Amino acid sequence: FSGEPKWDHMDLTYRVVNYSPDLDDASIDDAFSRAFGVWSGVSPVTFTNKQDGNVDILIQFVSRDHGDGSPFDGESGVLAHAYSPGRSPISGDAHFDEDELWTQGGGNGISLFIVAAHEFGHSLGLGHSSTQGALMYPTYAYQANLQLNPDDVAGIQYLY
Ligand SMILES: COc1ccc(S(=O)(=O)[C@H](CC(=O)O)C(F)F)cc1
Ligand SMILES: [Zn+2]
Repeated sequence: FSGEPKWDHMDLTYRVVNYSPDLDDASIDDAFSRAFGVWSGVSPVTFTNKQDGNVDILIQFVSRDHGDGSPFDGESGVLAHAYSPGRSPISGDAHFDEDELWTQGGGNGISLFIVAAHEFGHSLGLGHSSTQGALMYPTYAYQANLQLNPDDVAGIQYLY
């Protein structure tokens, strides 16, 4: 992202606006919490779930046109998207395509944890990596035990 937008505070807050019927709410909360943990584990950034008031990162499951000028495309294709840091209301927000089958990994469907970890990289200001196998590489690939690539770590530590 041009201009390397980053947050001007490290204690970030988030809220899950709605839940997918594909998984139970607790599993969804857990997937997001672990996805945030991927980044907080290698940077000074913290993430706190906040049920009311303004938050930095709003998380939604939406399909097709959902009011941000970037409609989703049905099953497969674009799986999710997230907005880089900034002062606008949509900055940092992450949208997940409800037309995907969100799973806890393995089998068919898309791992919510892996996609969320990638999207939250964007929410923090990371762009895409050219390193195959990096979490921030532009294409989805399931891995049973998510390992950040040195390029991912270099990227987040460069920003924060
Ligand atoms: C590893 O995590 C992801 C990889 C690819 C995607 S994506 O195929 O939905 C990608 C969106 C993105 O890079 O966030 C595409 F441009 F649509 C989402 C998460
Ligand atoms: Zn991406």
